[in-house]
Amino acid sequence: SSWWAGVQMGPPDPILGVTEAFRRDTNPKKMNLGVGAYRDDQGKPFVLSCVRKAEALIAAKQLDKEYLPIGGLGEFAKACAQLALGADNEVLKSGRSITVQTISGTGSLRIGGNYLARFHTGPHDVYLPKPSWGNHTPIFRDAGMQLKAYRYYDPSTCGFDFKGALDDISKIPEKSIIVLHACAHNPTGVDPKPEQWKEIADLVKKRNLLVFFDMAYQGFASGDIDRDAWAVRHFIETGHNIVLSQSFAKNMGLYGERVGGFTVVCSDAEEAKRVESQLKILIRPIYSNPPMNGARIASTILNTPELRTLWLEEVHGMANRIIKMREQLVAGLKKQGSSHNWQHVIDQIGMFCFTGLKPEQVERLTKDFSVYMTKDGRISMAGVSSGNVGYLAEAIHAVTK
Ligand SMILES: Cc1ncc(COP(=O)(O)O)c(CN[C@](O)(C(=O)O)[C@@H](O)C(=O)O)c1O
Repeated sequence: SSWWAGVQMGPPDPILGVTEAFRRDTNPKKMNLGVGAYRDDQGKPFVLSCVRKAEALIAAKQLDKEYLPIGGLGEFAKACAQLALGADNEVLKSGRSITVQTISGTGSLRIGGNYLARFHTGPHDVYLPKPSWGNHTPIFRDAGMQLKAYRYYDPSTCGFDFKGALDDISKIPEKSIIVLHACAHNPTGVDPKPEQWKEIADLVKKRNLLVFFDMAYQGFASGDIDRDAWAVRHFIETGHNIVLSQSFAKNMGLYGERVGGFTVVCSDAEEAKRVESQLKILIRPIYSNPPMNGARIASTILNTPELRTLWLEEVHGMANRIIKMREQLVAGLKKQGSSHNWQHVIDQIGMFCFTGLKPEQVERLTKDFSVYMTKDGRISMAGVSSGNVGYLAEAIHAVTK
């Protein structure tokens, strides 16, 4: 019999599978609100002009195609860490952190998971917020870690379950790992307020937990890169030696270029060197060294003053368009005569809106209106435009009245 007779047909990815179903739909009014990929107001993928300009600068240099170091493009890794921590951060000045270039955010989380599985001396339990990004679970599970959860989202308010989060975190065994979304929580769009972040940081310190920050949306949440990194910087300032994953998929629109970074904040520069040596040993037998194109683009943008300025304007513009769509959707629902309170659609932040729709309502949206979204009621606001927001309001009203 065949080698693979025993291989089962697996289910489509809960997020990327939505796009596959969307593509098969022939309804001209169809809307893809599944994958978190930004679209402009014409519903088209958006390549930032700072990216196009960086590509031209790079092409003109006629660079070679030699292997990058295992840890990636040095100038990228440096700029990546400076973006997250702030260039004047003592961690960077004292050289007590290491950043390696990774295959976007997913690759960073996976390298991080593999690193923890190999070197973390505490419990190999990774506590995720409830709910979290769907891919967090298989990433850490396949890296050999155990998955646990802490309360995060309150369905009754469509907001942050601050009390529940503190209660659960206060019970997490010492030295366990806690995953925190730095900004623009996926899938809920619900972020702690600064005062709440301070209390969480104190409690996590008291519990002596290892913090794994996932920052996939810096600049994309509020439109301000420093504001979106506030929690990461606060935890470091209050003595947490965190690990951090970053992605440039959304805030630079480099989705398919797969540009990311993994950072370990250590006790001192000597420890950072030892950690770096082990990260290289871990990476080498997986993909040896990362692809250069996307890292060159991101590094050129971050290190060329006028491109960095242009980038900040463009990422601010993307965040603003999303915020405007939130307001227009709620206005549309009111115009439809909806009696529900949709304030959470406006209060939530970043790429996603956690609508609070039930699975059967999601089902009807897809079947009757060709509106595609994930089963948990998450919609990617980037798929909403001034051209289709009215139709979306009509559809949501129809399934919720
Ligand atoms: C919290 C979080 N962390 C990491 C990533 C990794 O992203 P990448 O590997 O492309 O850098 C995503 C992307 N999540 C999605 O936007 C989403 O939830 O739709 C989508 O890109 C995905 O892959 O699922 C994310 O939402």
